[in-house]
Amino acid sequence: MTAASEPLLRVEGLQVHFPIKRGVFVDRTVGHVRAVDGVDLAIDRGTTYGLVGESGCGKSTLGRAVLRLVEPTAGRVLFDGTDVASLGGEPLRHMRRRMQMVFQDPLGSLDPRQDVESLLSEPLKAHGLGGGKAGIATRVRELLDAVGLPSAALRRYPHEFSGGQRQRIGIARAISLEPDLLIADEPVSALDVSVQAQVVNLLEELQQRLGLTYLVIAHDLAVVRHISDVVGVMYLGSLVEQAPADALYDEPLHPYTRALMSAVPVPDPVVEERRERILLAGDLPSPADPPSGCRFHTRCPWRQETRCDDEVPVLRELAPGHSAAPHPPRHLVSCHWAEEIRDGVLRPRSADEVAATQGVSVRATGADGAFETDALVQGVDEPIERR
Ligand SMILES: Nc1ncnc2c1ncn2[C@@H]1O[C@H](COP(=O)(O)OP(=O)(O)OP(=O)(O)O)[C@@H](O)[C@H]1O
Repeated sequence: MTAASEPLLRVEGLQVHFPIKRGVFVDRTVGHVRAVDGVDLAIDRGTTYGLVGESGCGKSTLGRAVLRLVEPTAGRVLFDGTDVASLGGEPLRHMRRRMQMVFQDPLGSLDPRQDVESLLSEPLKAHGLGGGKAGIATRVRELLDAVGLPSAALRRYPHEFSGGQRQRIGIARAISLEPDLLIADEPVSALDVSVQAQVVNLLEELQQRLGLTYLVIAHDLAVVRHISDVVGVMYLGSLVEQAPADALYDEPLHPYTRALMSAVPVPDPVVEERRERILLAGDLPSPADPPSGCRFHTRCPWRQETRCDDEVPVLRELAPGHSAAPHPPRHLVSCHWAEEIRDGVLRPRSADEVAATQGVSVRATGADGAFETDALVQGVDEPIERR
């Protein structure tokens, strides 16, 4: 495999466990939150990997571990072929320049006391880029232009902008050091629906123009489908399904993915009328004490005793049924019964039945309700075209 065809980012067996401390005088570790618990993924250059899942399933922690903002407990992050953990000092600084983050809330990530000129020139100065005062001023204007803001914005402060404009400033800052990889953590979820599409379009335009690679973390399935080449679905720290975006949305294989998809309203009223909702029983279990076997078994309508309770399913391709590497992107799923569910051989139990066996109540899909109201799909203001 040539260097160019090698994925820009490879994550191998990544685990991030946070210690749970107790004690007044002596810190005792009484357990661990398994925020990320064995994730493999790869992102090709110039493509977008969308990571979806309920709040608390470990998406942000994974993004932070890639940037080495948190130290992995186990596993490797290979960026452009280099193990990120092996770097220190100047090489680490250089690598960090090549990976940048776009945050959900630009107001929280932009210093309110700095005007836009200073916000955009600061990273250039810190890295000795831009070639002196005049060079930096030119580069700052180019950055503003690239994100569609007028040069009049230079003297203004973050609070003087709308949410969408602030996100444009955040994006300008993220691309200022000419990175290769952008990790965008919920980049549009804090924005009005009417401006979400504009920011998504800007990200796509910049990707094409600058050859950027994206890891987009989001709970909005319409945004993820629109922007992603490959989508990974996370549940309790692990990937339960991964596939090229169209394949995943056309035929979700994992019961959890099916439940997430079934919660998205369809714009066609006739289809919407017939849409079958898969309700899940109970809340997301604690990542400090995840269920045995398949982690989804406590909520799964297709659970089969006792295999699902005892045996951890591997992320695999459907028949011939062997485990597979995550690259090149294929449709992978971690469910013992994916073929039987796909072929309708196994019938789902109702959420009430699942709840009765677990002694819990029935919840709408997406514990935070995030998957229930998807205004973009409903076509409000500026709908994102579905592929
Ligand atoms: N620094 C930390 N110390 C202890 N636990 C943490 C820390 N950061 C995250 N967690 C826990 O790890 C789990 C995964 O959190 P994470 O923020 O990665 O999930 P997420 O899917 O991104 O959710 P959200 O969309 O709400 O941010 C959660 O249970 C969270 O409480």
